[in-house]
Amino acid sequence: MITIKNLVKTYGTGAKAMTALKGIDLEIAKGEIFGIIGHSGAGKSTLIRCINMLERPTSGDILIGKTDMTRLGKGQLQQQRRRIGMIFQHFNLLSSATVYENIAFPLRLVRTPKAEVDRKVKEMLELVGLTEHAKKHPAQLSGGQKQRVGIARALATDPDVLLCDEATSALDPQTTDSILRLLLDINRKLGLTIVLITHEMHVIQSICDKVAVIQGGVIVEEGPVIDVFLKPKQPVTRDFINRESENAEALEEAIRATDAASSRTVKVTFIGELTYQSILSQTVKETGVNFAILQGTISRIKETPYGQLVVRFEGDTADIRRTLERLTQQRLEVEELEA
Ligand SMILES: Nc1ncnc2c1ncn2[C@@H]1O[C@H](COP(=O)(O)OP(=O)(O)OP(=O)(O)O)[C@@H](O)[C@H]1O
Repeated sequence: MITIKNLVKTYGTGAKAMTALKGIDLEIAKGEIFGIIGHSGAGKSTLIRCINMLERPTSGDILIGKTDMTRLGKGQLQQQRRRIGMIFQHFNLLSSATVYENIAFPLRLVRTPKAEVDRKVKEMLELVGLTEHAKKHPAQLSGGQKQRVGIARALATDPDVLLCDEATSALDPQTTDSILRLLLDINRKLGLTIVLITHEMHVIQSICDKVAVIQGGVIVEEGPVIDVFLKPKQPVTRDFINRESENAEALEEAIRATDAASSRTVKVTFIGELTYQSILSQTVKETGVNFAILQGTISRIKETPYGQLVVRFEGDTADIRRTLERLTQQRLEVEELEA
């Protein structure tokens, strides 16, 4: 659906030149929710704005389907942009217009007949749950409702792709979750491809299928969220994940206190239906080792449940080895942690 090839973006020239994107390659499939995460200044906004040419790339290609956006003239570009909706952190609504008029705006721009505008706006109001609020102005709405207007406006022209530029960063956690649920719902109902940028791992974990981690204008890690989240390779990715789990320091201390002669500390990961099975207790019953749980999480990545326990096994060395082998045989992921 979207193919980004060797994308480079340099702002300014000469001594003031600043290269924000240093050769980005990405492949985003139709119907996928694709998240791009990075710290401030990593290049997220530049990247998402290059997808619809709000920012002109310095070099490289951006294909939406088979159309290379970088090679279009002004008229063609305007037409192609209708295939791409966008929502923003600060909503960017017209404050003097009603909710209805805000949603109608992109349709009026392309001279849609009045009856069709009315039909489409009502459909969009219903989709985002704002039918009752059609006559209000943005100032009379909560942040979450404003973003719903933003989503309705972005989808009014039936785009194939929705770009979300930090769409939940200005919202409280509860409202964030309701907007994320709405995006997921729309993705399913309409088969819409969604590309979002964020600095919050929670957003990625809740709704994305794939994630790319950007640092210094380079994609440093990429893949299905479940893989990247449970087995992060890069320090920056670990940093995003650990920030969500506040116990990282306490855990390090517990691992340091482990007596290496009679125990081993491992991270055990259960994915999918294994999460709710009693594999650990059955295994230690068979092998006769003791264990202490140093840290534990049971959560979901999109719809997939997972559990991650840091466990210290204590006992005879051979018995502990046997325990770890058995856990691996039962499809648990076992990673040894060292002090
Ligand atoms: N119009 C511009 N002119 C010059 N430099 C720019 C411009 N826009 C962005 N930059 C620089 O490009 C780099 C990437 O910025 P960008 O806004 O894409 O990062 P970001 O990851 O979205 O950060 P944030 O989360 O803070 O918005 C930064 O160093 C920034 O200062």
